[in-house]
Amino acid sequence: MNKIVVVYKSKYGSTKKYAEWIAKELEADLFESSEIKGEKLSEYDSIIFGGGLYASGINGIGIITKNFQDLKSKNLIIFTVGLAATDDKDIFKPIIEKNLTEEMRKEVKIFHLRGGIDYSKLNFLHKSMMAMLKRMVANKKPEELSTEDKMMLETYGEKVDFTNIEAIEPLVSYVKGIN
Ligand SMILES: Cc1cc2nc3c(=O)[nH]c(=O)nc-3n(C[C@H](O)[C@H](O)[C@H](O)COP(=O)(O)O)c2cc1C
Repeated sequence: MNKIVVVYKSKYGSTKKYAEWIAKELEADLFESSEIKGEKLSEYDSIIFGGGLYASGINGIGIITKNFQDLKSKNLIIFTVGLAATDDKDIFKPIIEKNLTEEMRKEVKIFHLRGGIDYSKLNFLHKSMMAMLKRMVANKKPEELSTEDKMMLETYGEKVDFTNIEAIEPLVSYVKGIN
């Protein structure tokens, strides 16, 4: 039987929640990224990695990029979890280019899931980053605001949660289809 593993890195819990839902649905092993070494990943046929988006970076993606040469013959699936709406695929093009090499982009299947934010729980660094981002966005002309900018302004200082178990379906179907 094919072996599937879900590895995740989550700061405030959204990615963890998705990783748990996905692992349960696929009867896969589940690890927080610090609990598993790159070499151990080679024991699996399908490797699913999930990381939250922070200033367009995929949190924890290093475990895949560093071990990519040993893992590229596997089924590699990455899911990102961010605040941005996932229906606008253009938002994710620069994120993919920033986080994955050209070779990786060819080998990896990517999904985007929507997380949430609770400003009262953010650490000092993240609170400062969001305050800085808000100041930058607030200085833009209304017609220059992107969907992401508007989203950030609307939710600034609030608690929002877009996590939704139904959103895992495309990823789960894809993995079931290849296993
Ligand atoms: C400092 C900071 C930067 C963020 N940058 C982005 C971003 O670039 N794109 C995005 O869609 N969401 C962004 N977010 C929202 C997070 O991706 C979102 O809160 C996600 O649910 C985090 O997942 P986690 O709690 O599992 O780490 C950011 C949040 C913080 C606090």
